[in-house]
Amino acid sequence: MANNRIDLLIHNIGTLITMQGNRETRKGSEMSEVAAVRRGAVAIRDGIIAAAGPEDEVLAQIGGLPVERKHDAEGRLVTPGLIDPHTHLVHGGSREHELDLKLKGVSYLEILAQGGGILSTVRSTRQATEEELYSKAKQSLDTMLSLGVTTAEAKSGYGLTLEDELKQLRVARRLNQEHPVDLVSTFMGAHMVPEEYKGRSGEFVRLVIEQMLPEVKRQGLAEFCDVFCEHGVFSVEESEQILLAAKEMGFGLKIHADEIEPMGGAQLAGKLGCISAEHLIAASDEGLEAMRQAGVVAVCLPATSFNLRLKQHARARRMIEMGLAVALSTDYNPGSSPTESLQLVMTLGCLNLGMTPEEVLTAVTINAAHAIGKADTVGSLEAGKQADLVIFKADKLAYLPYHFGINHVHTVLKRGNMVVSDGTLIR
Ligand SMILES: N=CN[C@@H](CCC(=O)O)C(=O)O
Ligand SMILES: [Zn+2]
Repeated sequence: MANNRIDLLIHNIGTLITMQGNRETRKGSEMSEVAAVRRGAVAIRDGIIAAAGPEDEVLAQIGGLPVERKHDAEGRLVTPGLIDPHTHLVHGGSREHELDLKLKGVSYLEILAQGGGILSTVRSTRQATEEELYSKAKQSLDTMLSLGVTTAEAKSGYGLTLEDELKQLRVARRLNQEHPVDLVSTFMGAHMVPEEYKGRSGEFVRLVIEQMLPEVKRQGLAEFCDVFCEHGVFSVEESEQILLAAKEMGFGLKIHADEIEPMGGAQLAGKLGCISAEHLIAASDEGLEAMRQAGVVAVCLPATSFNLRLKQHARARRMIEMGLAVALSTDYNPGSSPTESLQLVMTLGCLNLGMTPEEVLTAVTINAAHAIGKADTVGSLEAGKQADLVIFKADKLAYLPYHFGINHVHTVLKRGNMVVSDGTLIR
């Protein structure tokens, strides 16, 4: 070891899941390889992992270096910090009034066509001040952190004017600076055609391409661009136009694809080389094959299909059999998925998508990190990466998805700092 001390040694870990190994996305059967060790330890210096693995090996690696602080994990389960790669974190208002409509059988797209759904959140977001958006999103981010999430993606897309989109993105930037959770920003001006452009989607697409994308780029407010490619929202052609323009400006690409109707969004993701495609509930085998060939991460959102009461769920088993890399996410938003709980998503990944606990953990750690372009710094516990980890009140991985609807988190470390202790956020 080159440096002369260890700041923190987490020892007496019952099961340590490191996700060490493959530096690429975990595809197909590799999703079961989680690199679990019994009686592990993690040594941390300057917020970075110095060593992680079996306790005796870690102690041998750190040799006689002075250890400033030790933390006894008391035999608990430790995993990399969870990563939520798809959220609509910053928004105004809530939509509990839609529950009644939903119970009466009105579908998500029908509510949207009637001017509700996303459009109702657009109205609330436009009305909200930046400060109001900040404090609401901060509360959600606190909830995510207390549930074990240490990195998340956050999309705009409820402003739909240049100023309101910038307002959402500025809130995400400020949260990234001030909150322990790292945020990766995505511009999603093409989330919906706003009411004032009804029937003039071509003009709105031009506004997104000619004014919004360049300004977001100029201000450095987002790394990725996303489009909602769906019946009654943006067509495959419009989505391609927007994403191609974004690619030319240097944005990474994401797409909400084949969520409800099989539109060919997955094929488009493959064709354009998107970093990820999201939802995919109705994606065809051809679409999935195009994604596989282009190395697009499939981000499945089982809380959304659950909450929309869909009969169909994303075909994660098929994706894994085909050799795709699958990630899981909350899709946290006020309409289709009003939950911050990635732990609930892990349960739904098992029960509704048929994934194993190992596949599910891969999907919310290393593959989720790849889906947002951050796998070089987070997503696994290995020397050189950020010391982001969760100590769970459990001793086996399967216990997390099995005992559902509660928070299993005991302790969270972010860049080596304890940010949740005994289940409580440290302020
Ligand atoms: N499907 C499009 N966008 C979000 C839902 C947004 C909303 O309903 O407010 C999603 O990913 O599910
Ligand atoms: Zn979404």
